[in-house]
Amino acid sequence: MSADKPIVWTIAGSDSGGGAGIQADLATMTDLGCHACSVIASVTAQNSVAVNGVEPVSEAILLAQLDTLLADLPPRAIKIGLLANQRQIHLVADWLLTHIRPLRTKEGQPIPVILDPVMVASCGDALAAQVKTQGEEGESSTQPMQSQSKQGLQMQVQPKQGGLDFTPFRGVLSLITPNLSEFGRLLGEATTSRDEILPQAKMLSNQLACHLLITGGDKGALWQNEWAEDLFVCNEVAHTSTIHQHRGFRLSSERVDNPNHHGSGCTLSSAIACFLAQGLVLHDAILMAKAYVSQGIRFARAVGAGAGPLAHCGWPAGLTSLPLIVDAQMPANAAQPFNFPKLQRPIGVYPVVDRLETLEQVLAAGASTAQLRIKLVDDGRADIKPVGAPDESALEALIKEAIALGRAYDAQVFINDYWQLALKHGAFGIHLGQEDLCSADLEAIAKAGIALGISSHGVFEMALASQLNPSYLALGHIFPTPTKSMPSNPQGLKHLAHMVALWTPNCPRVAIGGIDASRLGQVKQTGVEAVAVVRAVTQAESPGEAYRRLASMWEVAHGAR
Ligand SMILES: Cc1ncc(COP(=O)(O)OP(=O)(O)O)c(N)n1
Ligand SMILES: Cc1nc(C(=O)O)sc1CCOP(=O)(O)O
Ligand SMILES: [Mg+2]
Repeated sequence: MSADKPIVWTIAGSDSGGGAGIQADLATMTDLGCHACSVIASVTAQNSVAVNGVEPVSEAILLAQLDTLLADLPPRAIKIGLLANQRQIHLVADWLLTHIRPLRTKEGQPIPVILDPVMVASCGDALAAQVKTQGEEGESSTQPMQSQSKQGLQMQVQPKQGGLDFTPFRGVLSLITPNLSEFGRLLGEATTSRDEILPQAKMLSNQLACHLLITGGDKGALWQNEWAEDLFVCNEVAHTSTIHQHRGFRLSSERVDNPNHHGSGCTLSSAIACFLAQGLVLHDAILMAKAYVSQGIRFARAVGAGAGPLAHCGWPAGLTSLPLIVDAQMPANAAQPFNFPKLQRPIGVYPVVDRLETLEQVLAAGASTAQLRIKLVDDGRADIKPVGAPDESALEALIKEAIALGRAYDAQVFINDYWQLALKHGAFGIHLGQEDLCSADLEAIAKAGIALGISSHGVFEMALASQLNPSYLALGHIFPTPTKSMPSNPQGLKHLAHMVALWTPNCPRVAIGGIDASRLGQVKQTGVEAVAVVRAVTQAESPGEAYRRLASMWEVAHGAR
């Protein structure tokens, strides 16, 4: 196996029409740089307009596929799609609980398992047994089903009354991705209003002990119009900022107007599995997978008489917008349209320092932009060495002085964290982390005409931060760094390049974390507009000299082609 091609499994049904199911999963996984393995649970006789038969494979061959793959091609992530009946659900769930739940990735994490609870094809025909359509007794899964047209099909399944029950998967699932109508079926009741979905979603997420993404792509409710709204409920997501680990979000995206979207649910869930396999955190994997599906629908073409399959165009790039992300407790239009000042000069190399003396040295060496980042820990170097409570007046004096230095050198000096003091003394700019955003008075900062820089760790936080129209977006941490203890994993150059290519905000992006002279060139090649450095300047014998050297290296390094 090639080290950079993680193995991803799909356990699903074959779509003879080539648009959904196993075929969509394999195309997605290969397209996203994974090695795709398939466990075929059923064979469907399907084209773009109808499902004319579904036949589950035997228990023996279902288990043999799983055992055989595990012996040689262990998964880095698993996607589960169509399981044809309750018996298959029990078999696969038991097998995963026994064989996959004990496994860990090399980073010590459980193997992500994504369940897309498919029951009905996009043409409206039932795929799974026991999923009843109007006027149908809903049975023998081994018999070819009667073809049904889309019109007039009304699902009546109630899990506790003969519908599919996915609770056997409890304990092995990471994420379940029903669309709105599947969500209703899982609950055994029709989804009612937009507001009632959040408590219902939390309930299902608790029942199955996994994160939940309800997709709104199927226009299954009144509030799903030209914007498709997904609901993401999570609990304890590893390696993301603590503030986002236990939350619900609504993700709204402009609907791509193309009737050719066959297999979009399969593609979304397999893309999430691939992005997780490539080391993205769940929030980022979901956002990237949504971008992949939007791109796929945008370029999809009809093949037969019905809806055509999604196009597979590689890692998403060149998007014109990112989904609007809103806390699920807030009204849909809660994101505040602030307008922080644009920077007057390019950032280039951005020294982040903890002493006034160093600040003055880098400004004197020509830095256009610098940051005073005081952390009240006694590391023996900082200007303030607190014993017990922070010394408020010393802190205020330092911040005042830093602002004055910025003015004296006509530089863009940002104050980290202490936004009240920065506001009080008229700083050029303030830098805030994702956690700080909840407590800071952004309206007052914007009104005062103070520039704002915001930290982000991954695509999800980048999208969230960009909604505030900041003056710059920091993308961290790119490489391991001892300077700060981080909940997130390093992004690495590859993910940085993907993030930069995904979409261009209307402010500069600054890469931070573990960057020094030896890495400057590679970072610039990703296309990011600027770099921030702490140790590369603060630990140099001459911070001014170190800044000058980095700045001239940055100047001559090649950017993205
Ligand atoms: C340019 C830049 N990027 C990121 C940070 C980190 O800010 P934050 O997340 O608030 O963490 P602390 O710096 O407060 O530890 C930054 N300061 N500057
Ligand atoms: C302060 C800070 N913020 C980060 C982020 O990712 O938000 S990484 C970081 C430390 C960067 O230090 P160095 O250049 O010494 O590696
Ligand atoms: Mg901070």
